[in-house]
Amino acid sequence: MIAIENVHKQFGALHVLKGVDLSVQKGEVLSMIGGSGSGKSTMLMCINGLEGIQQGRITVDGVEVHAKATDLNKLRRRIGIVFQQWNAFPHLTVLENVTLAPRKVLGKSREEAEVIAVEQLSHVGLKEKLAVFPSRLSGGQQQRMAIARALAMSPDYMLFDEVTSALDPQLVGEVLDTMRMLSKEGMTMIVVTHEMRFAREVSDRVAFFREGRIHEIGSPDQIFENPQQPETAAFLKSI
Ligand SMILES: Nc1ncnc2c1ncn2[C@@H]1O[C@H](COP(=O)(O)OP(=O)(O)OP(=O)(O)O)[C@@H](O)[C@H]1O
Repeated sequence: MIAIENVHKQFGALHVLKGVDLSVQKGEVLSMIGGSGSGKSTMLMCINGLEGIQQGRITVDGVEVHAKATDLNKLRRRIGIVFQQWNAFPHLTVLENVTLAPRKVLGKSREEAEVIAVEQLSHVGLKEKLAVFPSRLSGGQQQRMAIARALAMSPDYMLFDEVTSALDPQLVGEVLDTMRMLSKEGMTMIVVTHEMRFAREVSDRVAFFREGRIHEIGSPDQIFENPQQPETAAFLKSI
């Protein structure tokens, strides 16, 4: 379980997260939606310790992310993250790119890492692309490679930060389908997204961020069909 308690985050004078409380259970898919600058991406960065916090507490299966004694590298191995864009190493093949983390971080042999990488690349539908260089992949395929790379670490949690935002519209579907597949397999996922259809169809819960707080959280049915807060309704109308 990921537990977020009264988290505050500031960048200098800019108070970006103003007391966020949230817990995400094992196997749950939580989507974070909200306007630009409402703090969604920052929240993700705080969860895996890429950003510090000024107040509050985040724990992942009881391990406090920002405690001095916490081995962040060890914790991060359990939390895969996929960003809007991942710059793969251009001189390495798709297979080589995905073997890197298991080899360097998990200390697997080349052979072991390749077995893992082939498995995960097949999983995301890129079995035919193992020997190809990343520049030859479409944007959607590159994002699926980034997902395979994160999965190669056998994470317990996956965080997605607007992974389809940089894609041409016709490539969005294949990436969302891959995420949908992971959710069906029981992966615990936190997804920052502007894809309302995905949030609606795949999430167990949807959190609407506004001005650094979770303004409303509920089932997709509640948020999209029957929002309790006028600001939630206004946001959904505006997009
Ligand atoms: N490293 C940083 N240094 C300073 N300010 C930052 C930094 N990262 C984010 N911010 C600011 O924090 C605020 C929240 O940004 P964040 O990216 O979390 O919002 P968001 O809800 O994910 O927005 P979007 O949907 O546009 O990505 C913004 O005002 C942003 O400019």
